[in-house]
Amino acid sequence: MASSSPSPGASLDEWRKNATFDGGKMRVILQGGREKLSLKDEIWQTLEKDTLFKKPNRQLSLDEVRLLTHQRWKKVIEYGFVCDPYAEYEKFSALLEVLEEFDTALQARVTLHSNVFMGALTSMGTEKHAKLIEKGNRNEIVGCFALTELSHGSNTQNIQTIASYENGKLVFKTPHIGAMKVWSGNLAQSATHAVVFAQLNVGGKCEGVHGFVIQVRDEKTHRTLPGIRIGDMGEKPGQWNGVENGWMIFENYSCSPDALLNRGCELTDDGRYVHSFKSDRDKKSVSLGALSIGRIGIVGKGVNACRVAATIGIRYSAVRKQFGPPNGEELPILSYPLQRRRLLPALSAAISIGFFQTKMVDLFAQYMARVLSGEKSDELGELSKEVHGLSSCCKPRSTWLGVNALAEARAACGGHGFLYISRLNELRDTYDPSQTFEGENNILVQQASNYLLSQKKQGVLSSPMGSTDFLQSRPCTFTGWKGDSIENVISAYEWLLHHTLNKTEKALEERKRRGEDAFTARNETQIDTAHPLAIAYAELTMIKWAIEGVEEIEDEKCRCVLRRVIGLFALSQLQPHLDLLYIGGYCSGPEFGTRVKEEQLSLELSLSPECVSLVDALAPPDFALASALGASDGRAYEHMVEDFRSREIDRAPFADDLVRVIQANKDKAKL
Ligand SMILES: Cc1cc2nc3c(=O)[nH]c(=O)nc-3n(C[C@H](O)[C@H](O)[C@H](O)COP(=O)(O)OP(=O)(O)OC[C@H]3O[C@@H](n4cnc5c(N)ncnc54)[C@H](O)[C@@H]3O)c2cc1C
Repeated sequence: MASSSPSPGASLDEWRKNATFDGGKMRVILQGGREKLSLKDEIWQTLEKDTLFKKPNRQLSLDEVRLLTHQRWKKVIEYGFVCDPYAEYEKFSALLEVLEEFDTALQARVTLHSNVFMGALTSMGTEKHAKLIEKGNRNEIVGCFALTELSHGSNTQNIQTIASYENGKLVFKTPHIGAMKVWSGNLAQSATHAVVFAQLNVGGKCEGVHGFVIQVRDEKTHRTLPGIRIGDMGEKPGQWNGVENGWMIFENYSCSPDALLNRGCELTDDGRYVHSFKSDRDKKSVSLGALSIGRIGIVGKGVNACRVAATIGIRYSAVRKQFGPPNGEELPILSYPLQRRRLLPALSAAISIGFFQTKMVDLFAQYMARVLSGEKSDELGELSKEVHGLSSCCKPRSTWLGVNALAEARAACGGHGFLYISRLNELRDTYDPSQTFEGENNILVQQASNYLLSQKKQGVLSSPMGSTDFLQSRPCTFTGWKGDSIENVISAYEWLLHHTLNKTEKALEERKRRGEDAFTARNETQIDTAHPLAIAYAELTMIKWAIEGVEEIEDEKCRCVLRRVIGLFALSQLQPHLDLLYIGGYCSGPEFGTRVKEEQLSLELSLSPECVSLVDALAPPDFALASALGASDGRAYEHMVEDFRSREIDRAPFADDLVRVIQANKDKAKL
C-alpha cells in the first residue's frame, strides 16, 4: 500500500468550506475572548514543545502515571504561568481550562490544592491562618480536602470523625472503620496539609461539623505525622489513576486549637466553645459553603466532556463513509439524520452551557469578593442561597450531559470508537465521577428544588442573579407556535416550572396532612415533581443566559449561527419534558409536540454544514486531544494505521508454547 495513496475517507476541509462564518472569529468567541484565548494559546505552545507533555499511546501503570503527573505538576509550577491565582484570576482560569483539556488528573492535582483546599482555608479561616494561606499560594505546602468517610458521603452532617478540645489541644480520633476519611485527592502521596471535617467535641458536648486545617506529613521527611495513618484507594478507571485519592485514620492525633477554621466561632483558652452563628443553618453555610466553589467549576467539566465528545464524534463522522444512494458514492456518516441526532445536541450543549458557565463564574467571583470583604447584607444572603440552589442543579445537569455525550459519541464512532486511541471510553471514564464528587448529582438536585420551594413559600419572587424571576410571570398554556423556537421553548419551561413547583408544594402538603413526616414526604415527592422541577430550573437558566451571551456578540454571522446552536440546545433539552407538558395540560393536540420535533430536526440539518468548523473553534490542539479519530487534519485512517503498524506482529512471545500445545493436541487426536 503506497503511503501517498489518497485517504479513503472524506475531507474535513471540504466540510470546512461550507461554514457561513469566520472560524477565527468564532474561536475567539467560544474560547472566552481574545485575551483569554491568547493566554491559552501561550500555555498550549509551551506544553506542546515539552516532551514531558507528550501523550503516551498506551495505558500506564499506577506508579508510572503518578510519577508522570507529579513531574508535570512540578513543571507547570516551574513555568510560572501564574504567580498569584487570586490576583491573576484570568490567567489562572486560562491555565485551569488548558489543564482540564489536557489531562483531568493534572488539573485535579492543581485545583485540589489551589481551589478546594485553599478555597476552604480562605473562606472558613481567619487571620490565624494567614501564614498558611501565603505558604499555600507559594506552593510551599500541598493541600487536600478530607470530608467524605467510608460510611458517610452525601450525609455530611453525620460524619463520625471526632475532634475533641482537651487540655488546650485538639485531639482527632477515628472511632471506627466507618469514620476513616476516604477519597481525599492529593492525600495518598503528596499532601502535607489537609482541611479535615469532624464533629467538634468540647467538654463532652458535640458542637457539630466543623472544618480544621492540619498538617499530615513532616515537611522535610514527608513521613506521616504520629497519630495519622494514610494510604491509597487503589486503581481507578479513566485518567483517575493520576489522582492520589487517599484514606486517613486518626489515632489520637494531637495539634494546636488554631487548627479550627474559626470564621464565626472560637475555642477559648479556658476550654470553651463560643460562636456568633445566628442559627444551625448559618453554621452549616460557613462550614460547607466552600463546596459551592467546586460545584461551579464542575459545570465546566460537563462542558468539556461535551466539547471533546462533539469534536471526536463529528470530525470522525465527517470523514467516515458508509452506504450511499443507489449507484451513487458512499456518504459521510454525518450526512445521516440519525447520526447528527447523536452528536449535534452534544455540540449545542458544549456551546450553550459554556456561555452559561462564563456568566456564572463572573457572578460567583463578584459574590466571593463580597463574602471575603465581610459583607453581611440581606441581599448577599439571598445571593448566597441562589448560588447554592443554581449550582446544585446545574452541576448535575452539565455532568450528566457530558458523560452521556461521551458514551453516545463512542457508539456513534462504531468499532473504531472503542479503540484506546479514539480516547472516547477513557474520557467517558474520566468524566464519570464528576456525577458523584462535590455532591452526588441526585442529592444535589434535591437541594435546588428545596431552594425554589422555600423561595416560593416565603413569597420571594425574584433573585439577585435573576434565575428565579420566572416566579413573577403568569404561566400561560400553549395557544399556538409564535416567533422563534427559543421563545416558544422558554414559555413552555416557565409554565413547566410553575406546574412542577405547585405540584411539589401540594404533594408535600397533602402528605403532611396525612401524617407523613417532612423527611418521608420529601423523598416520596422527588420522582414525579421535585426532580423535574430542579432539572427544568437548571435548563431554563442555561438557555436564558446562553442566549443573552449570544445577543452580545458583534459579528453578525457568528451570532446568527450561535442563535441556531442555542435553539437546538433549547429544543433538545425540552423534548424529554413533552410528557409532563401534555400530562399537565400545557398543550393538547399534535401542534406543540410536532413543532418541537420538526424544529429540532431542521436545526440539525441547517447546522450540519457548520458543525466541523464549530468544533474547530471549540477543540483543544491535536497533541492534547490525542485522538486518532478526532485529529483536525481528518486523517483518521492514517493515524489508526500508524498506530496499528507500530504493533505489527510476526511471532507471539508465547509462540513456542503455543506450537507445543497445538502439536500435543494433534498427537492426542491421533491416539
Ligand atoms: C473520583 C472521586 C474523587 C473524590 N474526591 C474527594 C475529595 O477530594 N475529598 C472528599 O472529601 N471526597 C471526595 N470524593 C467523595 C465524594 O464527594 C462522595 O463520593 C460523594 O459525596 C457521594 O458520597 P457517597 O459516595 O458516600 O455516596 P452516598 O451518599 O452513599 O450515595 C450513594 C447513592 O445513594 C443515593 N442516595 C443517598 N441518599 C439518598 C436520598 N436521600 N435520596 C435518593 N438517593 C439517595 C445517591 O444519590 C447515590 O447514588 C471523591 C469521589 C470520587 C469518586
